[in-house]
Amino acid sequence: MNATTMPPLTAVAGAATIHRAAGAATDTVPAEARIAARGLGFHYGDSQALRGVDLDVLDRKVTALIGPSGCGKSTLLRIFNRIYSIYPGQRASGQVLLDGEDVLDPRYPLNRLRSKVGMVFQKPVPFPMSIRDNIAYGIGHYEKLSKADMAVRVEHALRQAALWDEVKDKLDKSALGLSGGQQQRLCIARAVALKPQVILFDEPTSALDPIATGRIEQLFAELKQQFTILIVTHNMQQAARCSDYTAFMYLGELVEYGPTPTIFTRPAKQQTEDYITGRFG
Ligand SMILES: Nc1ncnc2c1ncn2[C@@H]1O[C@H](COP(=O)(O)OP(=O)(O)OP(=O)(O)O)[C@@H](O)[C@H]1O
Repeated sequence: MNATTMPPLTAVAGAATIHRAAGAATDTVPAEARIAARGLGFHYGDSQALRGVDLDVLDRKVTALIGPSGCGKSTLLRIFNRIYSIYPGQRASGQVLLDGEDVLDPRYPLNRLRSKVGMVFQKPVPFPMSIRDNIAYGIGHYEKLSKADMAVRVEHALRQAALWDEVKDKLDKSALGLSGGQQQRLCIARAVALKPQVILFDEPTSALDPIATGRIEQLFAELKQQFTILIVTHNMQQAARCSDYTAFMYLGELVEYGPTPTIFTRPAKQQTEDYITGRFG
């Protein structure tokens, strides 16, 4: 992202700076940025997958990451909750600021990060346990709730994921008996149940049929009232339909970032235009 392609801060009411982590870069992060990448790079062993990525993911908006296969979308997403750190040889450089703190700093507790930044994967991966326990299990890692409070939390999460009506009479049945679309909404319920600030979605509908896809797309509009959403998608129509901001990536760099209507109708960069008009990728 560069100065010409960033959303103009002056257009955002109340733009201000927030305190930065010790040693953070000296540029400013708009107050509306829930999470901000600064100078992000990433290596898989000797191979560099990302370089110099700056991105402000704005609070309670849906931001889509688009770009041709292999451009680094999933890599970027996976940095935001440090999931790469479990794999030897994978390393990130630069900063990811959440509430002014650098979550890539090894001193930033992973447990805290995971409670603030949730993730939903391409393929729904329910735990082999009941629908209720799929949600309660994660909560139990972070909070000690009474049985009654847990029941309220589970119901609320299932309602937020638009799944409650379909499962309320079978909460003790195995989650593996749900359809693919229901399983994905269960994974969304599992993420929202932890009350994170940010939810990362890595191609969340690519394994689903159009009806199940439509239901999840509708959910984004509701979830963004409460959560900041970052979604990797191959589907440009999906990015255009669901997101407020779009970032276009190419060969490990962030080429252009801005309001979705601008990116899709008046992109500033030729590469962006070529991609969205189907000339490459
Ligand atoms: N585990 C890995 N080990 C080595 N290189 C990897 C690994 N995962 C991804 N890469 C490489 O990093 C680069 C970025 O991959 P990434 O999966 O982030 O791209 P992407 O834009 O999400 O692609 P796609 O749209 O196909 O999922 C690619 O060149 C890819 O080959």
